[in-house]
Amino acid sequence: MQCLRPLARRSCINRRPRHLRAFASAVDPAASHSHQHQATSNYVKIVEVGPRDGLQNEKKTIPLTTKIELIERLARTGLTDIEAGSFVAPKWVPQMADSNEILEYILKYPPTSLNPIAYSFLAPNARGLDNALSILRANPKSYQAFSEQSSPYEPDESNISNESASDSNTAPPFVEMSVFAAATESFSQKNLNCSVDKSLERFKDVIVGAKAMGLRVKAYISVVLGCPFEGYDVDPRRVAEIACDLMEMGADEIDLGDTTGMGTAPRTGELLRAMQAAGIRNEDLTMHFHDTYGQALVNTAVSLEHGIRRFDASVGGLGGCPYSPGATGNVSTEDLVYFMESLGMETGLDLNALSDIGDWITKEIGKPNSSSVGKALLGKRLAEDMKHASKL
Ligand SMILES: CC(C)(COP(=O)([O-])OP(=O)([O-])OC[C@H]1O[C@@H](n2cnc3c(N)ncnc32)[C@H](O)[C@@H]1OP(=O)([O-])[O-])[C@@H](O)C(=O)NCCC(=O)NCCSC(=O)C[C@@](C)(O)CC(=O)[O-]
Repeated sequence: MQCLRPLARRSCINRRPRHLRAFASAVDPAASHSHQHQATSNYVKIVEVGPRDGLQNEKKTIPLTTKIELIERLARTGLTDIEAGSFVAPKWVPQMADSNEILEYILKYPPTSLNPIAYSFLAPNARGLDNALSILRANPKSYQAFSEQSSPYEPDESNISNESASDSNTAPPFVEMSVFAAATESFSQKNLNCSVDKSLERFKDVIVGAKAMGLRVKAYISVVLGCPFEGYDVDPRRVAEIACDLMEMGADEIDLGDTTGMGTAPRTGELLRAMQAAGIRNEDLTMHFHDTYGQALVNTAVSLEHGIRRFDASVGGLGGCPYSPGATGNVSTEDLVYFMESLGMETGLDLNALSDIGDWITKEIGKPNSSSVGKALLGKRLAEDMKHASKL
């Protein structure tokens, strides 16, 4: 099936193509952790989903102040996209019940950042969108509407700040809404209490309503590479069909969720080819890998080779999904940044700062730090400090 694009949708056709010329030019990741680097066309956008996907599954209530501190710390690492909360039913996901306060806080006290940041929030239905919009309406000048000129969304090196850390961004934040469909009926029933078709009907209202307010909309599709209830055989053509439906409703981006981490390299390739065959462009795609089976970076490499330049990750490898038993967190932001930099790709992110944040937040919520790179860098720094101290 071909994806019929609404005429009104902005087109990326005129934008400069991004080519993966990176695998050739390996760099020392440790040398490029600072924000002060030269921009190149090897830019990869990393979207931090820790404050939402990373925390939503925690059983113990995490104080609002901790969630806000996490967002504020992340905002200072060079990120341009942070998923900050979720306007879902609190009885379904209690941990996200304070998302209204998080959005209010971000609007009233925009976190200090080097770049303009887009903060995204999930909304499963019109009720969730209305809750978010009522906060935006009460704070009309405190966020930016989406426009091609002013947005930080496209993977583009011009979004990487070359400023020094003291020159912080003063523009108001962008706000973005996300809907989340499923690739299988069983997961849709568990996650949204309705069929895939019914969920798409509801998302249409969310997408149209959000866009009427000038908000950009991302559309997740979960369990694209394996469902906890239906197994490995998720039909990539069905995923592509749902993606086309969502884009035709006006979604600006499709985020393919390997919710269970069951994805493998060959099936990731097959999925991306199915998306391509359906007319979905790489520029419209984000990959969202959970690392339950340790395949997230392998699948990331396959996606990079296919031409994808936008990836989700969570600091410290936080996360899981309440409706995907056994699923562990997203690929950690630290591991993803290190991996990208080892391939010569630019992320614009401060890996040392991210490693500190991963260490801090996992301690705060009493979870082990799941980032191999984060732990390695912290260990290396500790060893260097001890060596230095012994010389004094
Ligand atoms: C969709 C519903 C609401 C349907 O849930 P439902 O129970 O069928 O809905 P309902 O319309 O019958 O409402 C039930 C109650 O919830 C209230 N309600 C209804 N909607 C809202 C709302 N938006 N905000 C606040 N309250 C709401 C509503 O008012 C009512 O309250 P009551 O009268 O019982 O007191 C529910 O199933 C839900 O909230 N599901 C969300 C589940 C979720 O958040 N899952 C995790 C996010 S998805 C994910 O993590 C995957 C992803 C994105 O990361 C990608 C990947 O890894 O694959």
